[in-house]
Amino acid sequence: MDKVSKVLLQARDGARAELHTHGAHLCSWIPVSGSEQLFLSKSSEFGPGKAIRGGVPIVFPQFSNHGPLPKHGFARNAEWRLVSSGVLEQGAAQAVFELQENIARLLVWPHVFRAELVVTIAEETLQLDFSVVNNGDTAFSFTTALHTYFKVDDITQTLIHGLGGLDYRDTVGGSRDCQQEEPFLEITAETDRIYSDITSDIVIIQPHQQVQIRQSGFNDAVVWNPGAEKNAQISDLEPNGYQRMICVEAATILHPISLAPGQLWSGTQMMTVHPKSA
Ligand SMILES: O=P(O)(O)OC[C@H]1O[C@H](O)[C@H](O)[C@@H](O)[C@@H]1O
Repeated sequence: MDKVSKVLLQARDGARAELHTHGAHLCSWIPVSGSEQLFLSKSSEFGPGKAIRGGVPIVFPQFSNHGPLPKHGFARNAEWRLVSSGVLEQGAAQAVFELQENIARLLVWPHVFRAELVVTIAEETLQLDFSVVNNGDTAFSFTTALHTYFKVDDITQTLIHGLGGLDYRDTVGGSRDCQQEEPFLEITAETDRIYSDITSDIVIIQPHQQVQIRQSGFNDAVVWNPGAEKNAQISDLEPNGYQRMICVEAATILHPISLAPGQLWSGTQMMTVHPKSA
């Protein structure tokens, strides 16, 4: 059986990443400047049917409970096929994974599709390209997210820039028509927001570095931090993990994507670390 479970990437310049074929799940990304950028819960479970807590879960074909499928769809719990992995001509490292329908998936989501995730790393940048093709003969629609867990040293010393002036849906309070007035978002309690119409970069600012996040193809962005109380209720999230993580997710939720037979959709989330020079 050709079953690979872990995929290690190393670019010519030394940037590194680690993925699992389970979920095509990126668990670790260490750019050339040398420090881990993704949060991975020490209490995470790794196994069939489980979603890994941290890294980059792929949410497809349903975001959260916005529909009849299990929460966040089936892609994060599925075994993906590794199509290729290695170093490209210019020195970047890249892995390509694919997921298609099978009998179990057709029973919950009766559509013929091919989803592809391309993970590329070089220097200080990670690029995630996610695409979906409708290979069937009827249209379907879906919602999706690259649910990236960024590692932070201390959430109280972290600011998020790039969301000022945007409308958002507040999942914690249940309110649909909110607007963020302040230019910088501070995480001081449980936060779970769906921002719409993302056109500028989102930047995670810490004293020692900034991470610039650029998305295209995805219309929305989710910012999630469970806070102390919710953290304690999530069994696979390590104690006080919320202090060391922030999810900034490239997503399309509020206006689902519809694909006619033969049609393709693609979206990208690209992250670049800017270490603070001394
Ligand atoms: O616990 P999970 O199923 O992995 O979901 C984790 C989180 O994902 C997203 O960020 C949603 O906006 C949150 O409402 C949800 O709690």
